[in-house]
Amino acid sequence: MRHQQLPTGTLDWLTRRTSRAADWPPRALVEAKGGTRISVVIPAHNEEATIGDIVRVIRHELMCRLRLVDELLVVDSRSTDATARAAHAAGARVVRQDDVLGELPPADGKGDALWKGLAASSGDLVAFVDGDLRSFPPEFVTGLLGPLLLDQDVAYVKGFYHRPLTDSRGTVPDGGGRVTELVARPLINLHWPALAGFVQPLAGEYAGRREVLERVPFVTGYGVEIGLLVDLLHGVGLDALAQVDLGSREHSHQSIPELGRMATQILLTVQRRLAPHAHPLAQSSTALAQFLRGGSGAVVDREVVVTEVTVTERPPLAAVRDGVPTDLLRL
Ligand SMILES: O=c1ccn([C@@H]2O[C@H](COP(=O)(O)OP(=O)(O)O[C@H]3O[C@H](CO)[C@@H](O)[C@H](O)[C@H]3O)[C@@H](O)[C@H]2O)c(=O)[nH]1
Ligand SMILES: O=C(O)[C@H](O)COP(=O)(O)O
Repeated sequence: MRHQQLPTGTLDWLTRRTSRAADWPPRALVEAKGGTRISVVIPAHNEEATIGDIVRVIRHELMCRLRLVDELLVVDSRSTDATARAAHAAGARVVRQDDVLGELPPADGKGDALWKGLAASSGDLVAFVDGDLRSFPPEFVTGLLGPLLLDQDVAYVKGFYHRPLTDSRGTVPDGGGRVTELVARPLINLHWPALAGFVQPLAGEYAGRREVLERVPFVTGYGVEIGLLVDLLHGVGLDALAQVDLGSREHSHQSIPELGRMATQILLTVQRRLAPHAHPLAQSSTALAQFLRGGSGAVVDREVVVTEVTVTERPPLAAVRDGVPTDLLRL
């Protein structure tokens, strides 16, 4: 393995299109908003413990006080707990995933909930945030809206953050995002290196222009984030994509088997975009960009480590040792 720099194009994009939530003061956003209508959509499956607080923060800070957000929609994704009641009591409009476009055959999962949320909302800009976040600051929404309101060339903004992993043994500061680090990031670096500058490619917090979001497919399950990134790279180009540092994010963690299923959905989403015909912007790359805590912070507040990951293969030992022709070897 050899350490090298980020590719020039990725570094240029990172420099141009990375900002911090604090770079977008709420007053500037309200001024820039004009007649732009803004929706926040939250997909929620059994999130009664957290959904109320998230809705309250958005409602009080961003709807009532600032008048930045016009619509707050919670998509109840087949919850069996009091999610819908808690969201409604806190001031959100609540729709049931299966009631929206109910004439269509039902589909499962988070991506379907987001797509239904897009269908049931009306804002020109739509921000999605997860419903399982703890300590939800309004900057999670204002940060995402900043680049869209103040730069007409930006079509889609992804959040990023530090991701602590908390379990019964305590907290590992950057232990979270396991599927991101072990599955999504390697795939992105291998097949779409133009996207390698995204610090959190699977972040559930992102915002986009409706006219763009309505023109891309939504994978119905957990493949939705990687599918959107890849399809938007093709559809609007890298320079229309941006990312914003939202600080730190704490959420409820899924078990390893659940994450295995999530990972499989992500792999399938990618596989479909690579085959049978290669995606027009797919490239072959063996460089992996990772973002670690620390570093100079000159461009992004992380240490960027780029590693060349090469895999070479020895021929079957029998072919070398015994001279057996390799085409006769069967496992
Ligand atoms: O069938 C479902 C499953 C989940 N959710 C909601 O979607 C959000 C994120 O789901 P969660 O299970 O908490 O995902 P994470 O384990 O946090 O997964 C991360 O990685 C996923 C894959 O990219 C992203 O979809 C997530 O947003 C991102 O937080 C939460 O509000 C869920 O309630 C639904 O609405 N319907
Ligand atoms: O985004 C991810 O990688 C998965 O949601 C797993 O996150 P976690 O490791 O923080 O649970």
